[in-house]
Amino acid sequence: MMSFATTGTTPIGVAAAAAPARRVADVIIPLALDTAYSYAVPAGMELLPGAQVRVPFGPRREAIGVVWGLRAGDPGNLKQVIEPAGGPVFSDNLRSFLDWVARWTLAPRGSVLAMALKRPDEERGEVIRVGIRLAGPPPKRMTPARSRVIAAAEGGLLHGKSDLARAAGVSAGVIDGLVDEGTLETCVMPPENLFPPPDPDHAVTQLGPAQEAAARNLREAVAAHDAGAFLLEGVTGSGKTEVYFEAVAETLRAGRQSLILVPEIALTAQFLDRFAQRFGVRPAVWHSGVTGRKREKLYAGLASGEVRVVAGARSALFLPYADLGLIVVDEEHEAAYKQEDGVHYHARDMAVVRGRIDGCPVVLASATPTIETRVNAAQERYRHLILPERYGGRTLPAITAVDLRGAKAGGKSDDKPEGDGWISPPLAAAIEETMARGEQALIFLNRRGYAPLTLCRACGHRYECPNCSAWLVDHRFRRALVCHHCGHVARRPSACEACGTVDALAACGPGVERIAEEVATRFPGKRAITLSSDFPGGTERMRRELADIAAGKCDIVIGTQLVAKGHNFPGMTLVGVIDADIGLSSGDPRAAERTFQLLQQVTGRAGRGEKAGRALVQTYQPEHPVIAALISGDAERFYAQETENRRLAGLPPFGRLASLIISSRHREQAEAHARALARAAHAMDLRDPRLTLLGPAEAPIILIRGRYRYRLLLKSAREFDLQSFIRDWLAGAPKPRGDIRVQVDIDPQSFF
Ligand SMILES: Nc1ncnc2c1ncn2[C@@H]1O[C@H](COP(=O)(O)OP(=O)(O)OP(=O)(O)O)[C@@H](O)[C@H]1O
Ligand SMILES: [Zn+2]
Repeated sequence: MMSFATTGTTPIGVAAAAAPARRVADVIIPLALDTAYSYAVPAGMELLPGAQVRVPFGPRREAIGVVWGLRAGDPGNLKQVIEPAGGPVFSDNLRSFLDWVARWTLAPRGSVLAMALKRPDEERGEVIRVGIRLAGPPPKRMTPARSRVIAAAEGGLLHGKSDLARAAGVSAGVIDGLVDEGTLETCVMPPENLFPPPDPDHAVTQLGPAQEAAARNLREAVAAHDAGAFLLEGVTGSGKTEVYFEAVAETLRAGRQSLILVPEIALTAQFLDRFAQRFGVRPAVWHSGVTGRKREKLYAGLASGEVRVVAGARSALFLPYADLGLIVVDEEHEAAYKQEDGVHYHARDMAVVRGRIDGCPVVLASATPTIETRVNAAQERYRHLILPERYGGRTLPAITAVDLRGAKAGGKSDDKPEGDGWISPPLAAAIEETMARGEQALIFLNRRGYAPLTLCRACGHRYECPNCSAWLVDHRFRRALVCHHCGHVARRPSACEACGTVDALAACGPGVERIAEEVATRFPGKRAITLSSDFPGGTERMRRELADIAAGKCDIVIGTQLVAKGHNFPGMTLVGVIDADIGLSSGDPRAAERTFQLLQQVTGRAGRGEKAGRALVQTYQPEHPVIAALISGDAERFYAQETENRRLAGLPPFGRLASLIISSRHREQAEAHARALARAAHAMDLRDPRLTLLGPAEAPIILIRGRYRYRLLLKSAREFDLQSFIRDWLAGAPKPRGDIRVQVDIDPQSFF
């Protein structure tokens, strides 16, 4: 349609003062469109490249877009920009970055822009915050709840109403009652200071020698505006956080902004508190749930430079920073960094790109880096900083395998769990010992719900999701059978839906809820917490429970993978893994690596405090390279072998992958379109030896949410320009019709 420049465009009206300047704005609209649309800029309208503008769009519609470029030119009969639309200006850097992401992911630029352009809700005016304070004598009728509120309100300070209710563990109604009685009174609170500045010298940590060496490298890179990437690798508990905090401190001293990406921002209260201990205040927090006024204030604070540090989920990469000086990607191996809907991007890789564009260092921190990142470090594309030991001379947990095979299969039969339990005798004994010492144990099983399969003992019927090719998972706490792919919920029936037999349904296999049941009967009187993302109470409840665990308020924790994510539980000395083999046999090329990372992380929760820890890993495959590496502690050998396998197979990072998922409500249509695409590709230069097309094949889970799915996989040499090939291919291939969707995923991380 037109050409445009993304960087270095200048407001042309400034120089051309003599003749009335005729300017054209090329505007991107945050819809699934790649093109920039041209509009005439009315004489006298002040406009900068990157400004948000209201423009006419389509018949009788208006849209808000971003000026991608401004140029002198004949507006001809172009429609005019209606007005500037306020909000942050998208800097040259941010626009370049969005262009880069669009080119890389093959997503339309408008879709990428939509991730960055979230308009604050159209509400105006300052919200008045109501505060509560003690004002009068105690109420005539005292209840435990009331006395908790009064105790929490003591000291004459002003409290937010909901904060006070939470602190006292009561409902807002209890507070209202006390206001009615005159014990408490309401008053208007001053506006909240949302972004107090972190102080780099608030509580400086004395680093150990290895930490200090790593921190020095990072400080220097920050000071030099060095746009390189670092892999900060150190075993669990080695103190990586303290090291990159020093880089944050240096960035603060330089007056620039820092972004810390974390995989699960909703659960990182502990992280935020640690930040506050070091810097005096918590950082600004970003995730998609930050909406309305908070979002508006954050945007404004970022643009003005007032917000100095953001801790956020992957989408924080797209915020309008004024002067980004550092990006940290904590737990860089986490799968949560890959967005798997809409624009398919990997936040870790895009962070490295953003660092290059903004001229700032990018720190990738992990105890279990991905093979991609390790190879980048080995080939010196990234600098490698290593913390070889746990901080303060603490030791890594001793890990042993519990062989679940019977004696006949070469195992020791007495290690098998008894009856219909899942906790083996050695693990049960270890839990007893841990309890006897007053320490904490974690029992890990990476499976939500009570049982992954429900079948009828009378007729063999298995309960399947009506919308997906997947079994329904028994969730006893919710009294329901649930599909983990689409969320379909069915009541747990008493009679089989196929043969009608009553009370013949059997739960097969364990989930965390079932382990929780077993723990309750085996270890009565012990305080147990089960952590699972699907429990009622949501993140609020999980946050509270994670804090309780860290404070030692429970004996046994039963949890899914979310307990493995970077938590620091000082009293935990035992980790038991119920089924270490889950995930090993999936068809995913990263199955072994991922399982190793997860097990290394979860066992790494043991022994982080004063006392040494240990881990017991239940498995049917004690000789599997993943389990063997875990037990021997020889991660290097495992990584070397796994890296070599990837190299031989031409898999990432030695080769490149892209997948296309073709889906439709009609199976034949999805399949036919996938075949048509494959034919179109074969008609191109598939003779190029550097490129292979696999498929079409039915996806391993062929039906999800009522859509049938077929897959094509492109595999190429590393230097091959896959994106250009796909762009040309799809441009020349038949267009999807009807409800057919084609989703391109560059460097796919999931293969189901
Ligand atoms: N220099 C230091 N001085 C005092 N305490 C420290 C220091 N470095 C680390 N620690 C403490 O050691 C523990 C582990 O540190 P940290 O959580 O930073 O490790 P990590 O490498 O990020 O671990 P993981 O990868 O398992 O999340 C924490 O309790 C931390 O406060
Ligand atoms: Zn389903």
